[in-house]
Amino acid sequence: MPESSHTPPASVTPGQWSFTRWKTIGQLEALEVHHPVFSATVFLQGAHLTHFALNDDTNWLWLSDTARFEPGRAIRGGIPVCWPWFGDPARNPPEIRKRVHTPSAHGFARTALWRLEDVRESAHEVEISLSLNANEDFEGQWDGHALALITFSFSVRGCQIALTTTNLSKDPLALSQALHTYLPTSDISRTRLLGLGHSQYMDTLKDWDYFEQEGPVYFDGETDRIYESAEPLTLVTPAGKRKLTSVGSDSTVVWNPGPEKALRLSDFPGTGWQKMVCVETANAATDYRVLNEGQSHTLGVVIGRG
Ligand SMILES: O=P(O)(O)OC[C@H]1O[C@H](O)[C@H](O)[C@@H](O)[C@@H]1O
Repeated sequence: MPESSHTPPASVTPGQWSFTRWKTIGQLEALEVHHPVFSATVFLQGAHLTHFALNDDTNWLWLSDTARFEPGRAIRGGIPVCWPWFGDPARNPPEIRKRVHTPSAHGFARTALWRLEDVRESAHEVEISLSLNANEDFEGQWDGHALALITFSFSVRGCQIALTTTNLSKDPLALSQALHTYLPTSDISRTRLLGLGHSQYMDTLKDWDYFEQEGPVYFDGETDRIYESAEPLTLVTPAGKRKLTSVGSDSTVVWNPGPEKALRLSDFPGTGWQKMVCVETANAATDYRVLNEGQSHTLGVVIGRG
């Protein structure tokens, strides 16, 4: 594992923070933000956001009741960062597959310790940046050298996440990735996702064949699809609407495990599938990206009120 610091750099000593503080949750270090208008929790492991809420509201993100906060274990819920590959390595294009030396899904970023780069606070906004230097420390899992920098911006408008990857090696770097957002609902059968009408999708549960979406996406059991779309999306649940707007992405993964897969998932309650859906801002399937030496790409999402 790479060396990563639990202590903030001098420029961001805790004394300078008004709204942000360190907290140990389970066995992991996190930054908790308690701003007069909003609150948020970001773990150093995985640069994992598990909580964002305006102060008159509940968590905008779904977090499993049985989530475990342990080194090397992905947290179930919130927004796992899938990087530098998305999903099963075997389902990635050859340029990505040839770099990966593990069957593990979704890359190593979600279980790696990120480094805190900056905390910026103002009366209206809190910004937290973390980085992961994916160098030879990860060579057992992956060949490459890249820097990931993620910035969370929290405000009354919602939360904005920008994940920038820079290729630090001489060779072209192919990567797939996702901001794997878990969103809550009180009832998945009364939940729909708008904005994907007329787009093509690959249904991973139907031999990865292509289909065309007609109208909203409804959920009536296991759903696992990669949509070829970059349109803004609105999730409508019995409690209200949430809007997701992406940048640097031409693919969206929509996932709900349904009742059977729910029982096989780690840290996932048996009935949890009725209360969540993942809408993942991605560079997945044919939307993978190739970066030349020194080149950067930013994948981002803004999550706001509908
Ligand atoms: O259990 P995990 O490795 O966190 O993966 C959870 C899910 O992530 C994605 O959404 C994939 O499309 C699913 O096939 C997978 O089951």
